[in-house]
Amino acid sequence: MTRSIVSLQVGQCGNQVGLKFWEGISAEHGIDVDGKYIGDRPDQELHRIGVYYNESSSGSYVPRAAMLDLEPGVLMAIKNSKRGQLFHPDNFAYGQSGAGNNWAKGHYTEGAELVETALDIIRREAETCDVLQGFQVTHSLGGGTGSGMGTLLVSKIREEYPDRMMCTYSVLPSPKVSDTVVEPYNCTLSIHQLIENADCVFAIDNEALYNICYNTLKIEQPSYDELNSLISSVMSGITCSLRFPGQLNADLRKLAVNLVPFPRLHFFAVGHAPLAASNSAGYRSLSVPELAGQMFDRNNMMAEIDPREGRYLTAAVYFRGKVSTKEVEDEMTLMQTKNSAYFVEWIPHNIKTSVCDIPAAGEKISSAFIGNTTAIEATFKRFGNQFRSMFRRKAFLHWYKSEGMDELEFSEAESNLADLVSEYQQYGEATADGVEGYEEEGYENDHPEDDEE
Ligand SMILES: Nc1nc2c(ncn2[C@@H]2O[C@H](COP(=O)(O)OP(=O)(O)OP(=O)(O)O)[C@@H](O)[C@H]2O)c(=O)[nH]1
Ligand SMILES: [Mg+2]
Repeated sequence: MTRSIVSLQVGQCGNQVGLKFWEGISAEHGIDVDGKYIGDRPDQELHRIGVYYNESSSGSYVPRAAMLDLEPGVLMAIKNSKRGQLFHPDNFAYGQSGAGNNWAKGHYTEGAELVETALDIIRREAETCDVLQGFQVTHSLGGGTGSGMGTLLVSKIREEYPDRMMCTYSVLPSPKVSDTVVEPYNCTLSIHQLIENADCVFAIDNEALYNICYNTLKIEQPSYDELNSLISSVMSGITCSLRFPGQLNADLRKLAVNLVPFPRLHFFAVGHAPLAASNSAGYRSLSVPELAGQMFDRNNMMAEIDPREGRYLTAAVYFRGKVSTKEVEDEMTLMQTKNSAYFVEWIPHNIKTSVCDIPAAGEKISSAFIGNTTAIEATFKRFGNQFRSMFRRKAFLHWYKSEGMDELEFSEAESNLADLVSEYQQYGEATADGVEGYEEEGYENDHPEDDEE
């Protein structure tokens, strides 16, 4: 029985990233540009193909994806691309005018008009699943559509499928990549929604992607295509245990259960090793310790944070290719022992490791990383500060008010984000003895020595 995922891509970034994701995983599953299977290891490649694809009556594999935008441009480009035939033509839905970088248009006006059409596509896809495990969304948080309408969809889906998992790949804005002034507003309003309505948010920061391209890959002026190749490689790595036979984190719920110790703290930093520019990977061979070292290096993370400024609550690592499970486990134990100061000691065994034999395209061995680190608060602080400096003067607010938004929602978003920052800080500083400022309700004291203070 396949537990399937319905995928949604919303707005320009969401659709461009989504397309790269489908390119990447189609290559790994032996699916060609028209959806035909051309692989040579069906036992591996097709065994769990139903997680992400529907099989059509003609035997081709169709991504279980909804392509949504408030303007036609990017969706037309996908339809006219060489993969245009891969996607179901009925699963494209678009408006005409765009949300013009205005979250309120995406969430309350233009987006609300398209949302029923979008939900119809999603329901239709959900109904074809034997068992639906959940949803994945790709979108940016800086624009109007992916952020505003994307989070509207997330909340509508939560209402309709309250017991299914909701994971988002959310691209955070950076002035190095885009110069839209209202991005801190859109981003903060979105995070406010994602705190409440998502189970797992993979926070992918354009600032970090830009720095990886510039510093590590030596790309002077990174294009979206190059940034998106990085995202696609990490998405492949993270989802490989959902898509191929294996054991650990084999569905979204297990992934969330292992990674999320507190319901609001579900924003993850992700990384991939080795890093490679698009199409230039070639076949390299690295060792497990090299990959592990790279993966935990701050310069490899797709979040602009220094993990040493916080602590890992939990982490998951995925190795791919011909590696020995024993070597991987030993390496991770060593890594955790050496860096024990950066892992909270009150969650024992907080790194989950998994190995998938099927290598990533273009790599003999590779690895992907998900970290639930309290250091992510730096990212939220960055947006909080940018938000505050404009909101204090009520700059640009009229654009949102003219779509019917109330200032109160801005204040609520601001304080929800500030609360999130302080929760991360508190857990980052918490010791096994107790959490500063937290009541330990219902705590069964089976460690009498903890009681001494
Ligand atoms: N990594 C990455 N970032 C992107 C891409 N396209 C846009 N962005 C970023 O996304 C933000 C803008 O959001 P878009 O996705 O273009 O906006 P949208 O969702 O289409 O919404 P509107 O166009 O405002 O209606 C900015 O921060 C951009 O830097 C992309 O393909 N890759
Ligand atoms: Mg757009």
